Amino acid sequence: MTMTETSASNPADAGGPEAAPAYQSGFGNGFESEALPGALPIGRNSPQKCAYGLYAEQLSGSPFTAPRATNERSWLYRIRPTVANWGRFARADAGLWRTAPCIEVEIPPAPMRWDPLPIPSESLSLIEGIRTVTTAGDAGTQSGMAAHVYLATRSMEDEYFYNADGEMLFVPQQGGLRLRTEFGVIDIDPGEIAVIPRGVKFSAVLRGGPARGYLCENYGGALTLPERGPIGANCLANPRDFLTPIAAYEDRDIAAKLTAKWGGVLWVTEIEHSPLDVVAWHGNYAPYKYDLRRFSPVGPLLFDHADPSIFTVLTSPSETPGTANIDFVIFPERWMVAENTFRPPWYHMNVMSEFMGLIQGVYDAKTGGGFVPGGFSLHNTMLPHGPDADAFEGASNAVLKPHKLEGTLAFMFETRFAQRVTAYAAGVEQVQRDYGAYGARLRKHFDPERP
Ligand SMILES: O=C(O)Cc1cc(O)ccc1O
Ligand SMILES: [Fe+2]
Repeated sequence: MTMTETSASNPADAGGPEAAPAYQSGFGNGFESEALPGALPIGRNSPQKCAYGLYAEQLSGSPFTAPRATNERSWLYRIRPTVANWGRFARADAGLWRTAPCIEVEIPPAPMRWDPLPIPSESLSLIEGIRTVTTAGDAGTQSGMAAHVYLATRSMEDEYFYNADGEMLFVPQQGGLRLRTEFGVIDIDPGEIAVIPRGVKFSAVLRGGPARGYLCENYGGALTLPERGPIGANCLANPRDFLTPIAAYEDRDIAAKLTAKWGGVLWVTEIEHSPLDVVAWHGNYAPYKYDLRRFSPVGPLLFDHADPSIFTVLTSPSETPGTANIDFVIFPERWMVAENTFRPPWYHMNVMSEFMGLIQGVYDAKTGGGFVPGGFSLHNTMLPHGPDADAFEGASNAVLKPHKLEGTLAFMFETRFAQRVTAYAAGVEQVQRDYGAYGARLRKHFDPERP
């Protein structure tokens, strides 16, 4: 492998692999960044000749004609246009990665839960280590999602990937990742998330040990910030806390592999250059990260338990207003103060389906054990669920002083579509076969003599 034309002003070269990357702040801004001075054309997108002999390339995340609020595109000034790095693709092994529609098994309607998938000793890159738990909707019609767990034991080396089927929301649970993207470098650790838009090429490096986490593959509308309504201009996830990388390029003539996920299939081709060769870029279609601990929760200050939509970090809208393709919701540390209230989630059945994971701590609806960090659960469309017997007894009898839920972080991928469990997830050893019966442990308390 040879490294040519390194430049002190190119952040890809600066400070070695462990130096923290630099970012630009904001959500969906018109960002701009150049790793070499003057690489970005001023006042135009496509000059007759670009500075430094670069090629101009537009990457569109929305149709050209999308309304301004949802129009997403970036201009990339790169050493070679993407099409120059385009060999003949051969079908690659998709491993345990599945794409909707995917109906592999029929499962009786019941809540499902899994223990954490152990990180295996075998060599797995982030892409090889993706295990699909559920799929929903139809990737071909750009609607729905898949919920995956990733298990990575090695860095990608001269291997690059992009996903034409959807954008990728990474939710690390163990181990840090460095995502080297066409737009620059993003580091994430547990407690943070990263979003790689559809079509953006990247490579993933482990930052200290094996990594495990959750991945939401969003086939639908790009994740965006939810409306705040009467909450006003502040709280929940604030735009300034979203961080987008600065331009960092690789000028490497190497024998490398580019894998593309397209139409539910993994395709691979040999390329002779790093595709992360973008020297400058501008636009509003770019990867970003967010620290979930910066989420400012808003909730009931006097009584009752509000709908979990108050904890929406990001939403992927569908064509139907208020009916999300996906809501990414978190259950962070927060004060519980409601008086005369059963404070954990209520018992419910929901038209939206709910995939949940736990990054750390205990989730207040499941205090009886069994939902542990790294584990996950599925409460599908119109399936009944709620607190386990332990959580019910505890919360029904607790002295309702202000109480802080500490050291906890759970999340939910909630979608309008029913989620189909893969054959892998249905059969894996970690599926909790008795979970569907947890409700049977809720005792009868009814006494007509005692109002
Ligand atoms: O089922 C769950 O645990 C998620 C959830 C939490 C909540 O506070 C209200 C509704 C809901 O679905
Ligand atoms: Fe729920």
